[in-house]
Amino acid sequence: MAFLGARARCSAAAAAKVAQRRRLAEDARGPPSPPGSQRAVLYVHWPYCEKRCSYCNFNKYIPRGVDEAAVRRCLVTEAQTLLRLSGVRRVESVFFGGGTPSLASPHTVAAVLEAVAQATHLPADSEVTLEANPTSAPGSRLAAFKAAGVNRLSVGLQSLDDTELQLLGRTHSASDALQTLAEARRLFPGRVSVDLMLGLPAQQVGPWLGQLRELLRHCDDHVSLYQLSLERGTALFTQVQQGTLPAPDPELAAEMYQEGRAVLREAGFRQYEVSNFARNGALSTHNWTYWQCGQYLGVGPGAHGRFVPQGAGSHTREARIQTLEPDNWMKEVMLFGHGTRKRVPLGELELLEEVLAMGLRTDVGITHQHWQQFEPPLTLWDVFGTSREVKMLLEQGLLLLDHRGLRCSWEGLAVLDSLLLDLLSQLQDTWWQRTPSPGPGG
Ligand SMILES: C[S@@+](CC[C@H](N)C(=O)[O-])C[C@H]1O[C@@H](n2cnc3c(N)ncnc32)[C@H](O)[C@@H]1O
Ligand SMILES: C[S@@+](CC[C@H](N)C(=O)[O-])C[C@H]1O[C@@H](n2cnc3c(N)ncnc32)[C@H](O)[C@@H]1O
Ligand code: SF4
Repeated sequence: MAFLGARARCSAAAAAKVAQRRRLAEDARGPPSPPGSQRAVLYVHWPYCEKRCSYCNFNKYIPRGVDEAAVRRCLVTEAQTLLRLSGVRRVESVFFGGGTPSLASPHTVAAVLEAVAQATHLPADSEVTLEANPTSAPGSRLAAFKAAGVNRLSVGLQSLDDTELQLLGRTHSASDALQTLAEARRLFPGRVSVDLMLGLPAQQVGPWLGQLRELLRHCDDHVSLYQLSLERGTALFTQVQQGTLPAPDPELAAEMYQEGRAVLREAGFRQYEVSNFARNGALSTHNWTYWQCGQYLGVGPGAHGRFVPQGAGSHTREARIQTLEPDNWMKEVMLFGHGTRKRVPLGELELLEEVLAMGLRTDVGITHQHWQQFEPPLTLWDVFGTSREVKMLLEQGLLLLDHRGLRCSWEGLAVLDSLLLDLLSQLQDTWWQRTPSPGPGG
């Protein structure tokens, strides 16, 4: 059975993977500036956690002690530097992720927001999200984050089964999670998201659907479903390899996902992206920007960004990654004003690959207008209109190509990863046929 693939990952990481897929020499002029180059969203990475969860390989550290004032100064400095470098005039959302940003002090969150508002226009209604891990006493801290300027919470609930939470190495119980969720909804009505994982070792479809139904009795207007991705180097990976835990069953995970999305649909949620569901219009602006290939700045250890460094006179969008390890990152920020470790200019084809791979994750897909904003020499019809493979996908009802643009059907969205292989290679083939490559000797 065709399956979900790497859907569990955040979209910033997905974009980095698409860019890595190909590093080809391109037209020396580079691509034109992408749309909205004076607008961006900003991601801030808080790299510390209380404890290592058994499944997680995100960039996080369990510190003995954190000099928070020093980290705060560095986050502020780096945000100022990158805003200056990007020439961005308007920041449409700020996302504090991690790690566990709810362990940072509200003062740190306020300081970063203040720096952003001073350096650029941060509209009063901009989405400001903080990821919050459930705790047994969520009240006053969440209120302090609200006072600091946060107006959306993403609660990492993961499971409503205490045995599963233990397996995942979480520090909270299901009842802590529900209490945190209730408190979050009281403080941020209509603006609370929850992350629920699926496809855990030994997890069965029926009980998992029971959890989802229970969650629906408590949740707000946004739910993210993440299929467990078993990551090398994590405790869970080792346990599965040593046979002390059964390997997650991809067939069961596919069933959970299919049934789960149907349950959410019945409950009035729109599946606006492969892993994300919203009702009452509660879509995440920040993540939507990733899927639309808008510009984003990444501040903090290991944060990713995608922007045109216009302030430095450039016209080419770059993929940027900050130094991973927090102490090294801080040293670099103190020396240079930022801890950017890697900068990769994105060629025109690479950018279009991202537009395709990210856009198809959403229910609206890629409209002709959206595609044209990236000023490609080829229309969506040029690229996909005559392909035999695409015709088959259209006939199978997995894909739609019409006056609106290119998008997945409900069925197609569930198997996007398997469709993308064909679509990306179709884009590459058409590209190289139409655009003379600057081979040896020109
Ligand atoms: C990187 S965590 C940061 C938020 C917060 N520290 C927490 O744990 O809730 C963001 C989300 O990524 C998801 N996640 C992390 N590792 C994952 C994995 N290996 N497979 C699937 N989802 C994962 C979890 O659902 C988590 O809520
Ligand atoms: C997996 S997503 C979960 C989002 C949540 N479900 C929501 O709707 O708001 C968030 C995680 O992705 C990662 N992430 C997001 N944007 C990032 C960026 N620009 N650079 C690095 N990591 C990023 C962070 O680890 C963050 O905790
Ligand atoms: S899942 Fe969240 S809390 Fe757990 S280690 Fe990863 S970042 Fe930290």
